[in-house]
Amino acid sequence: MAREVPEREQQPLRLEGVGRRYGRRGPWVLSGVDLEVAPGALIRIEGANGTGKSTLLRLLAGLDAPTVGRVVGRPRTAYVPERFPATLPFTAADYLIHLGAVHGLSRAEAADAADEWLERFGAAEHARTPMSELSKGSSQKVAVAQALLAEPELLVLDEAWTGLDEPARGELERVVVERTAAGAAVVFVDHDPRRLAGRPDATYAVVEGALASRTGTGNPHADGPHLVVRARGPEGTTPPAEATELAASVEEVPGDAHRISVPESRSDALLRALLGARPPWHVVSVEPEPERPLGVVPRPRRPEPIETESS
Ligand SMILES: Nc1ncnc2c1ncn2[C@@H]1O[C@H](COP(=O)(O)OP(=O)(O)OP(=O)(O)O)[C@@H](O)[C@H]1O
Repeated sequence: MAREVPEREQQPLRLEGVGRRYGRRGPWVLSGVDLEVAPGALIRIEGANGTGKSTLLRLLAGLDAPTVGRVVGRPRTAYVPERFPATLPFTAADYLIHLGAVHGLSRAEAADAADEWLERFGAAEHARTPMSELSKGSSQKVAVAQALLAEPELLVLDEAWTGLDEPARGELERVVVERTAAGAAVVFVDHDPRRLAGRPDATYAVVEGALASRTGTGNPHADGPHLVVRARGPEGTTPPAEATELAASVEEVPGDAHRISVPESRSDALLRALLGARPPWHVVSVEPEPERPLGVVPRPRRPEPIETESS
């Protein structure tokens, strides 16, 4: 299925000095963002809730325009949002055929591609189901299929795995690997640090409106900026297993709290594990780890409020 992206078509997409704010007086969600997305690159975007990841992805997908700065080069682009509008007056197959035609496929080619992608994602039996009657997961499979129909040169996935069942999640990871091997670029956001672990060519975090380059070692225990959490539990106990699994290192400081180093991307989950332990751990402080300098250093974060679920 993976079509090679011909050499002559390959264009990097570049964001140059891009800033975005909503409304004339709204706060800057992104500012001074420079990013190049080269053909064949797999790029992961991380960041806490509400930092601007979706805003960045919509700019990359061409669905939104920067307030300042510019976007240069526009490969054939497809986008999968986390929430797909499922109220369209079409069956799944008709919707995909219609979109295939928009992307320049003949009706027969679009019908074949629709069948193939629905089949690959385990949704073939829903081809004749009206979109409005699809479950969230099946609707998400159609969202993924619509993005893959025309074999995009740039695929932008904003938590596209959300709602997919396990086989479809695995299939989407395989498709990403196939597309990048064929020369297409893929940029994705996903809250699960294991998603495509070890595969991204680059990982960036949106921190205070800027894009911080992370080292992208592929090792989820080594990736990105780290925070130091100092936490104290009942005398003689070690931190709960859920917390130590998320940590890069755990050190007992005699007469003091435990010192836990954790990648920032997993710090909320770690704090939840500590505060949710029975009995709960007392979080003394949360600070950037000084020996891991960053392009952008996040401000020290207070342990509360804690997000209770990812968006
Ligand atoms: N269309 C919009 N109008 C006004 N404000 C918006 C709009 N879209 C996003 N924002 C604001 O921009 C900020 C960044 O939102 P965005 O959805 O890009 O963050 P995110 O990192 O993707 O968040 P999450 O991890 O929760 O999905 C938030 O404060 C959000 O309220």
